[in-house]
Amino acid sequence: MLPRHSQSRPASSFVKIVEVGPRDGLQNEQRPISPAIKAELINRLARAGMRNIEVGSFVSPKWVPQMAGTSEVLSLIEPVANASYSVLVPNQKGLDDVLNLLSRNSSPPPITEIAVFTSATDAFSKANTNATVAESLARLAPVVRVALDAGLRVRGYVSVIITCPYSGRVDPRRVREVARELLKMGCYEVSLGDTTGAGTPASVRAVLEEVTKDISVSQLAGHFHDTNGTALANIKTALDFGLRAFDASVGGLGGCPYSPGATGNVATEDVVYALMGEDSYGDVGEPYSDSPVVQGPAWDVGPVSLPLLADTGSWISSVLTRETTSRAGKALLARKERERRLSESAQAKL
Ligand SMILES: CC(C)(COP(=O)([O-])OP(=O)([O-])OC[C@H]1O[C@@H](n2cnc3c(N)ncnc32)[C@H](O)[C@@H]1OP(=O)([O-])[O-])[C@@H](O)C(=O)NCCC(=O)NCCSC(=O)C[C@@](C)(O)CC(=O)[O-]
Repeated sequence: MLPRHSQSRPASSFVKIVEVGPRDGLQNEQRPISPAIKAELINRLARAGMRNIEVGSFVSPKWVPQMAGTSEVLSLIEPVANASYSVLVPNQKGLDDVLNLLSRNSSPPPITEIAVFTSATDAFSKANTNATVAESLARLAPVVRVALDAGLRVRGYVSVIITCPYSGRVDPRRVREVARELLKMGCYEVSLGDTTGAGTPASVRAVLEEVTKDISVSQLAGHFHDTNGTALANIKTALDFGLRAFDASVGGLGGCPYSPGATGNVATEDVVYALMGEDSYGDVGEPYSDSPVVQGPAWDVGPVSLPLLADTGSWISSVLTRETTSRAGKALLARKERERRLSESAQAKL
């Protein structure tokens, strides 16, 4: 059955969601997580319909020990058609490791894209990569060139677009300058990272007003951590601005090791629900008849199944011995449980 609003959607309503849970979501976990669990997470996300997944990083294991087994994770991925799998790379060594794996004759990993990252402040850049912003840009330029020559797509990140945990409030002009440098190098898109999750609709609007002075919204993505519960409001602000790409992390996993106190990314399930409403429930029950929902046309987020995503968020959270922080995930699982009980009691009455 077609989702209720699919026929009335304008063609421009597609919103790309980049699932960053396996990388951004897990990199800060203190206990080692096995490559098999990480690969299982990635495979479940792909089966749930996520078509852009950042699966790990080739960074120094001394800096981020949790990402050390990424090459083994890659060997366990069961690639899904039309899915793009990417990895984070900080320098030439990281790219060389990726290219070595890709040049293998037997079963090269399904990587089609890398992501490079820098920051809007020197203080954060030094803490995260042992280099100032200028040094990191100089380091990344040849990396991007070699990756593009090898046929990989390259995405860029600018961290701390609102507030830096080390140097405070960030000047939006700096965000624009750094994003422009990444695009000049050849990144097809720059993801603007509210690393600390300090952003509000007003501060996000201020950054976007500045950044879009000379960068097209089609080259920008939003990456909002949900530390203060404002991530969805920030996504709405960015959507109104014309951005159509957002990063999210299943179950709301994550946090950056160099942004103390910041919580995970906005939960993927919450973004899917916010963009699609009850259309995203699929076969999990009919809309509540006592609350007629008046909806405008939903956004198109691709072939995503919210029920499968919610199961995935709940599964990985239980592996990490915690609860999912996704509100939509919890609500949907509660709804499923209610449907199950109703059907059991209906069966019992027969
Ligand atoms: C950039 C470096 C490497 C500089 O770190 P460094 O210590 O200056 O590097 P180095 O070149 O001096 O090398 C030191 C050691 O690391 C090794 N090394 C060097 N490079 C690699 C590599 N690629 N892979 C594996 N090993 C590597 C290298 O071989 C050497 O090993 P040793 O000789 O001592 O045994 C380091 O600072 C680093 O890896 N930083 C990454 C930190 C990180 O991953 N942070 C989290 C991701 S960013 C983020 O989460 C924000 C984002 C993207 O989500 C958006 C947002 O929310 O804002």
